[in-house]
Amino acid sequence: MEPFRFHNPTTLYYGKGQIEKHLADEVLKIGRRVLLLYGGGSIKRFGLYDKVMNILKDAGVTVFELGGVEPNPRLTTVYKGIEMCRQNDIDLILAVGGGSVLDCGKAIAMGVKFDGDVWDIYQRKAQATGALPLGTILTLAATGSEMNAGGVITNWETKEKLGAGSPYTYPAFSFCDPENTFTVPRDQTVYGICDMLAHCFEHYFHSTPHAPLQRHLIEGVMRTIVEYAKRVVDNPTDYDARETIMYCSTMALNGMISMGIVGDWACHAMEHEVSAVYDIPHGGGLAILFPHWMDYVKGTNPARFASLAKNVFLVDGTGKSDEELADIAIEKVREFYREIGAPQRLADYGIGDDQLERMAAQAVRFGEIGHFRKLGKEDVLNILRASL
Ligand SMILES: NC(=O)c1ccc[n+]([C@@H]2O[C@H](COP(=O)([O-])OP(=O)(O)OC[C@H]3O[C@@H](n4cnc5c(N)ncnc54)[C@H](O)[C@@H]3O)[C@@H](O)[C@H]2O)c1
Repeated sequence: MEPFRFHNPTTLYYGKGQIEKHLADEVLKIGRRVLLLYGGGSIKRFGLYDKVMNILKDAGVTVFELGGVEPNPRLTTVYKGIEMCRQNDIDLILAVGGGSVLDCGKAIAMGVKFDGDVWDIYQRKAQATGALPLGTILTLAATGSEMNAGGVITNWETKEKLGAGSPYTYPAFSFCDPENTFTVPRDQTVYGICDMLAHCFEHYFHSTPHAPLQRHLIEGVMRTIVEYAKRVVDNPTDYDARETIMYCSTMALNGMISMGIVGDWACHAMEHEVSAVYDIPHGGGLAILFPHWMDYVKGTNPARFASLAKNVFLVDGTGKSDEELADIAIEKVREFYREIGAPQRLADYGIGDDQLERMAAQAVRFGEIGHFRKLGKEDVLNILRASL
C-alpha cells in the first residue's frame, strides 16, 4: 500500500424520508441564504422541487434559484452562479440533481472564494483557496460526486473538459433517496451504471504492490453492479435495485475502496477529450473506451484481469492461464455493456476520425496519463482509433 491520509467530511443521509426529517436542520446549521441549483427541470416534473422549496420556506430560508445547469456543465453557468452568490450574500449552495448539477455547485463554491478566474483552478494554474459550503440532493446514481471533492467542468469555447477538486469541495451534507432516481430515463440509468463501473475499474487497475483488501472491496462493488444492473434498467421503480445501485455509485468514488492505492484514470482523461468535443454522455464514452483500453494494456498485468474474470464475472478459471482469463474478462465486460444497452463504438455517436489527433494531443497535455500503464499520445491515438 501507499501511505495515505483519509478524511471525508460529508454527512450522508441515505433512504426514504431523510430529506423531510433532516434537510432543514442541515441547512440552518450553515445559514439562511441559499442558492438552489438545478438542471433542466426534471425535479419540477417529479415533485422534488416543491418538496425542497416547502421545507426551505417553512424553515425561514431565503432561496435564490439558478436552474438550467447543463449535462456536462458549462463554465458560463459557473460564472453566472458565482455572480449570484456574491451579489446575494449566499451562505450555502444547495445542488439538486445529477453529477452535473453537483459539479457545477462545487465550481461555483470554489469560484466565490477565489480571487481570480475559477477556470485557472481547472487548468492547474492555481489552487482553490476556499469554498462556500455545498449541500446536495442526488437524483441520479453515477458519479459519486455526492461524497467526493471532485468535479468536472466544460469550457465550451475552448472545447476543454477538465476536472478539479480541493479539500474544500466535499459536500457538507448529501441526501440520497433512491426514490428520487425512479424517473431517471433508461439511457441515463445505463450511463450511470457505466460510470460507476468505470470508477471501480480506474481503482482496480493500479500498480501499487500488496493491496489485497482494496482488491476484494472493489471486486465486491463491481460484482454488485453487475448483479443489479439489468434489474434496475428493466425495472426503474424497483426500490431495492435503485437503492443498491445508488449505494454502489457512492462507494465507487468516495475514497472508501481506494485508500492506499493510486488508480489508473487514463480512460477518464481520454473520455473527457471526447465529450469536450462531441458533448456525449460521460458514461457512454467510458463504456466505449474501456474494453479497448483493456485490450491495449492487458499484458501489463494479466493476473489482475484474471481476477476480474473469476471474482466479478464468476468465470471458472480451472486449467486456464491468466492470459486466457484476461481475454475472457474483456469479453465479459463487452457482454455486460451489450446486455444493458450501452454504446459500443464512437460511431454510435456519429464520431469519425477527424478530431482524433487533437483529442489525443489534448489528453496528454499535462504529461503521460495512466498509472497501471503510462500512455503517451501515440497510445491514446491507438486506443481512440480502435474505438471508432
Ligand atoms: N464529480 C465527480 O466525481 C464526477 C465523476 C464522474 C463524472 N462526473 C461528471 O458528471 C457529469 C455527469 O453526471 P451524471 O452522470 O450524474 O448525469 P447528469 O447530471 O449530466 O444528468 C444526465 C441527465 O439526466 C437528467 N436527470 C437527472 N436526474 C434525473 C431524474 N431523477 N429524473 C429524470 N431525469 C434526470 C438530467 O437532467 C440530465 O439531462 C459529467 O460532466 C461527468 O464528467 C463527475
